[in-house]
Amino acid sequence: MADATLLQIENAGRVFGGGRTLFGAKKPAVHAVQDVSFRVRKGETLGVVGESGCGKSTLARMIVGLDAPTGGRIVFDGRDLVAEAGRDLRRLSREVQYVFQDPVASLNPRKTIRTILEAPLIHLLGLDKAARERRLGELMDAVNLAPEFLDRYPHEFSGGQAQRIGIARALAADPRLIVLDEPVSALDVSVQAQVLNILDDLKDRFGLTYIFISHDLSVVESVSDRVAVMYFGRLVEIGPGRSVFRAPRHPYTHLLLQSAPAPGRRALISEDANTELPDPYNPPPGCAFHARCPRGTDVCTAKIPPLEAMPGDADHRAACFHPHEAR
Ligand SMILES: Nc1ncnc2c1ncn2[C@@H]1O[C@H](COP(=O)(O)OP(=O)(O)OP(=O)(O)O)[C@@H](O)[C@H]1O
Repeated sequence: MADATLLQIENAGRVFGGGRTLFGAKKPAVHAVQDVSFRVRKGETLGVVGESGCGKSTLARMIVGLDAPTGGRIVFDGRDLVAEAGRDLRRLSREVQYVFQDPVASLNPRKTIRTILEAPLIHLLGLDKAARERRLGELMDAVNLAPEFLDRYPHEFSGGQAQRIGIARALAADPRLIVLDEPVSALDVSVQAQVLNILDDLKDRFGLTYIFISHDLSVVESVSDRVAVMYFGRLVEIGPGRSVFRAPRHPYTHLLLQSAPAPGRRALISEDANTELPDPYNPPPGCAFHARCPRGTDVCTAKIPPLEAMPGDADHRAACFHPHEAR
C-alpha cells in the first residue's frame, strides 16, 4: 500500500536540564523538542526544515535512538522503539539508520573503510566472510566508489567521497528508514548534486524511506515528497512539498520562503534570523512565533495553537490561529 505508515511520532518531546540542585534551587530547562507528532509513509522522503536551534537534530537523534525522548512515543512499523529499546538505546533497530552532517568527522580516522563497513555486516547482520566480501562490493558499487578504496583510511577521501562512505555504512545495516541530518550541507555545491543523485538512486533500488533534515530550502524542495517545518521545538506546518512551498499556511513558513533568494540560487535559512528567536530558557506564552508574526492577535499570546488540518486539504496541517488561505 503506497500510503502505509512506517514511522509514527506521537507527542514526542525532549527536555535538557531541569530538576533541582542539591540545595533545592530549580535548574534551567530547555524544551528542545515539544509535543511533536507526525507520520512518515513508506517510500517517501519527508523533508524537515527550520532555523538552527529549532530542534531538528534532537528530533533526528531520538528517531535513531541516539537520544531518549522525555515524553511521547516513537513507533516504527508498529513497534514502540523507546519501550522496546529499554536502556540500551544504541542497539535500537538496524532498520533505522543515521547519516551525519560532517562526513569526515563521522568516520573513525584509525579504521579502514573495510573495517568501518564490515562492522554492521558482522554485528548487526551476522554475515560470514564470503557473504561480507560480496556485500562490501555491492555497497561500494551502490555509492559509486571503486572497491580498491576499501583499504584506505577516511582522511584519504574528499568530503563528497567520505559522505558516500557514510551513506554506504548506513546502507550496510540493510535499513528501511534513513535519517539524513544535513547530509550535503558540508559539501561544495558541485558535489552536493552528485550525493543527492546517489541518494535518489538508492531510495528506489533498496526501497528506502528518508527523513531529510536541512536548513537549505532549495535542497529540501528538490528532494522531498512532504515537508515538515519546525520552529522553536515545535512542528508548525507539515504537508505535501508542493503545497508547503507554493502556498504555505503558517506565517513562519511564509517568512522563511519570502526571505529565501530567488529560485536557482541557494536558499539557506538565514543565520541572522536566530537573533530573533525567543530565549529557550524563558519561552513566551502562547505561540512562540507571535512576537515576529504579522498576523498575531491576542489569542496567539494566550494559547498554543494546535497542529490542525487546513480546510480543503486534510494532508496539509499548520499550527496557527490565523493561517494563510490556500492559493
Ligand atoms: N545536550 C544538550 N544539552 C542542552 N541543550 C541542548 C542539548 N542539545 C540541544 N540543546 C538545545 O536544544 C535546542 C535544539 O537544538 P538542536 O541541536 O536539536 O537544534 P537544530 O535545529 O538541530 O540546530 P542546528 O541546526 O544548529 O544543529 C537548542 O536550544 C539547543 O541549545
